Amino acid sequence: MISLVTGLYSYINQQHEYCILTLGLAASGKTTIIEKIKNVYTGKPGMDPASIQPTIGLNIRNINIGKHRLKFMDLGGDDELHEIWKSYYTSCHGIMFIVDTCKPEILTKAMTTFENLMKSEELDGIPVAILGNKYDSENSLLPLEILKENVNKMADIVDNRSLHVFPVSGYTGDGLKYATNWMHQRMVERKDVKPPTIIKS
Ligand SMILES: Nc1nc2c(ncn2[C@@H]2O[C@H](COP(=O)(O)OP(=O)(O)OP(=O)(O)O)[C@@H](O)[C@H]2O)c(=O)[nH]1
Ligand SMILES: [Mg+2]
Repeated sequence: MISLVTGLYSYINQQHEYCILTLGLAASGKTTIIEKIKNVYTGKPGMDPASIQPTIGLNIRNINIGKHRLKFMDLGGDDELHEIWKSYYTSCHGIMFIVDTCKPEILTKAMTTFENLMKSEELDGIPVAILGNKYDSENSLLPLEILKENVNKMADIVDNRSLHVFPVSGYTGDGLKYATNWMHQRMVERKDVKPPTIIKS
């Protein structure tokens, strides 16, 4: 009887953890976005964007939504760090790929990086949210339609996965809840293919 109660207790308290890998070129705004997402969901202030340094290792931020935990893994976007990204492919349930809309001159590089990412077998079928960032800025020179056109050119590589392009701002938080909710829903829909990690408390 005691073991039944204990089992029920741990079942009720268990959480399902989904891991979102946050990738993109250096200075596209990954860390700023994750800090803002945390703020949007918890109400707690994130790091001041002015104090955020380029990421060298790995930042992890967890957000609880009901019985689910979204684990954001934020990696550095510097070219030399792209090799490290691969170590996290097998454990992730979704990808947020950030594009800097203030730098249209590096869109081709961003898209090539994205294309290479999509060719990785470990990421087959994984839902992808492409976040066009910095739409708050007057220097944002990459219209959403152009970003979408560039993504659509890769239809054959992207294949039959769930993919959506979102306009966002890591400063104001615009679009971030919408994008995160979309990702959450897609990962849960896919739980039979890629099950969440069960965390017992
Ligand atoms: N205007 C504007 N600037 C932003 C926004 N998000 C980030 N930035 C700025 O962009 C720069 C890079 O931001 P980070 O969050 O460090 O970028 P990152 O992608 O994590 O960079 P790495 O860790 O080097 O890969 C900083 O100066 C940020 O303040 C945004 O939404 N709007
Ligand atoms: Mg960073």
